Amino acid sequence: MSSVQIVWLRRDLRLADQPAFHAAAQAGPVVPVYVLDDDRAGDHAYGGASRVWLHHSLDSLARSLGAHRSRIVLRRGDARQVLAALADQVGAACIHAMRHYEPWWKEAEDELRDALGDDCKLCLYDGNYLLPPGSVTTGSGSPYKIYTPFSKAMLDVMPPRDPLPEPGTIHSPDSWPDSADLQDWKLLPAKPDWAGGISDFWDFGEAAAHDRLDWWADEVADYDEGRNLPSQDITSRLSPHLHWGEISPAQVWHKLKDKRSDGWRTFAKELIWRDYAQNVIDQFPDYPRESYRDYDERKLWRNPDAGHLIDEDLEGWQMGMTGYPIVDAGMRQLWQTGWMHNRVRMIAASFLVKHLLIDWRYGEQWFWDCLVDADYGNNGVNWQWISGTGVDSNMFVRIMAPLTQSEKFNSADYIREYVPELADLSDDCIHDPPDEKRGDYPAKMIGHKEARERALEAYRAAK
Ligand SMILES: Cc1cc2nc3c(=O)[nH]c(=O)nc-3n(C[C@H](O)[C@H](O)[C@H](O)COP(=O)(O)OP(=O)(O)OC[C@H]3O[C@@H](n4cnc5c(N)ncnc54)[C@H](O)[C@@H]3O)c2cc1C
Repeated sequence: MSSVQIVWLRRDLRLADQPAFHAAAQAGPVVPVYVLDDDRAGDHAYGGASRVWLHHSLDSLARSLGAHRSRIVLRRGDARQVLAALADQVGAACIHAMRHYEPWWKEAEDELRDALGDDCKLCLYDGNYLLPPGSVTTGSGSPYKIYTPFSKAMLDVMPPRDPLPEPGTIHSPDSWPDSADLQDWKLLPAKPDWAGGISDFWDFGEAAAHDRLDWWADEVADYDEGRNLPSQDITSRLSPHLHWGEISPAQVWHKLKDKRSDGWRTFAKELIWRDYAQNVIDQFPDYPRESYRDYDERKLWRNPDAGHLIDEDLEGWQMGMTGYPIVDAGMRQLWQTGWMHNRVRMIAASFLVKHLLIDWRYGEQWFWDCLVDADYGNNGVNWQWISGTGVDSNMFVRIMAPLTQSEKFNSADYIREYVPELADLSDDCIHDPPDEKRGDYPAKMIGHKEARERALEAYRAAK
């Protein structure tokens, strides 16, 4: 019998188009393992919503493996130590894993390679992105820093390779190593159980991801116009499935590529944004933690460190109590469902950094904790884009007007859904309710004109 193969799973929780699984299944009996390594990522250890998704996704993958008479071994601790010890225990010839670009995973891969003895090697595979980050380069061979030329270069070499099928047979080892019990990891909240909204809003796992993609194939034609309308369900909502690797971008691309619509063409560019973000963190590993541009940030942000009392403003934003209905609807959608519509993410993020002049990193951390699709690359790149501090970003002086945006993108029904205090207001006044119609809903934290002037003044001082 050929020797045991370990598949080290991370954000690649699928069986089809999973090159690490594919290679392992062809080489010998397979031990799939997931290691919960909370310390390694530091301030980017999985947040609350991510842990809920992870629980359900692991549970779903375990059931799929069960149908192949296989299992998933769960272990907790330092990934390098756990995997090296497991390789020793089962006599593995190879640990197969998909490549990941978060700096702590790149470091873990290097450490693991060094820790493995001569009898076991680490084999890394690409496939969580359309193309391996860093592989599309400028004429001079450097990685791209700016999205638009990156996107053009990507489109020139698309489509991605054909997706791989699910392994037909997955042989088991003679005996299974011990596994932790998923329930004992307590990834789901208990007291209080705040995750009900997430479970109601989502179906988890590989099969659910493909169901959503099947649905999306009939809707994508409307994406070009519909993607900015929060009241309507005209975006794919594939982001957590892609983030957790329940579906690959190549599978998505090949399913949709023959749709000859503006909707598909625009959607393809959004998938490329996802690749772009990985290219950015591959070049600048601390990008989600450090501003790229050289502002005097002490003069830009109203930080607690700089002696300002911003806690109440930050909490009001987090809880959806800013007095701006579109911002509050978004922040409450995030809290309830673990997801927020992209247009509203932009408006809510801009409100934090420009209207409240709060450092983007507070927003990045809140989203990190609350999003089911919280992604080191996508979250950091988008926050820096909005805050005007990034390598490729919106200029700081472009300040989004939340009330105008709300009206322009017909957000009335979205506000009614997530801000029930305002549900009875007419389309005319729901975007900016007059004082006498607000009832228990709070007054605006700060007027738009005043906020705009304050932000421009801070920018002039900081640049
Ligand atoms: C402040 C801020 C923070 C964000 N944080 C995250 C995050 O942590 N994780 C995340 O996946 N996305 C993030 N986004 C990007 C975007 O909002 C979400 O990807 C999108 O809303 C997910 O919904 P969807 O699947 O319906 O997207 P669709 O509009 O259907 O797009 C399809 C896919 O393309 C990718 N995509 C779309 N827009 C972007 C984008 N701007 N940047 C990178 N990839 C994109 C996603 O994988 C998405 O699933 C953030 C945006 C902002 C403004």
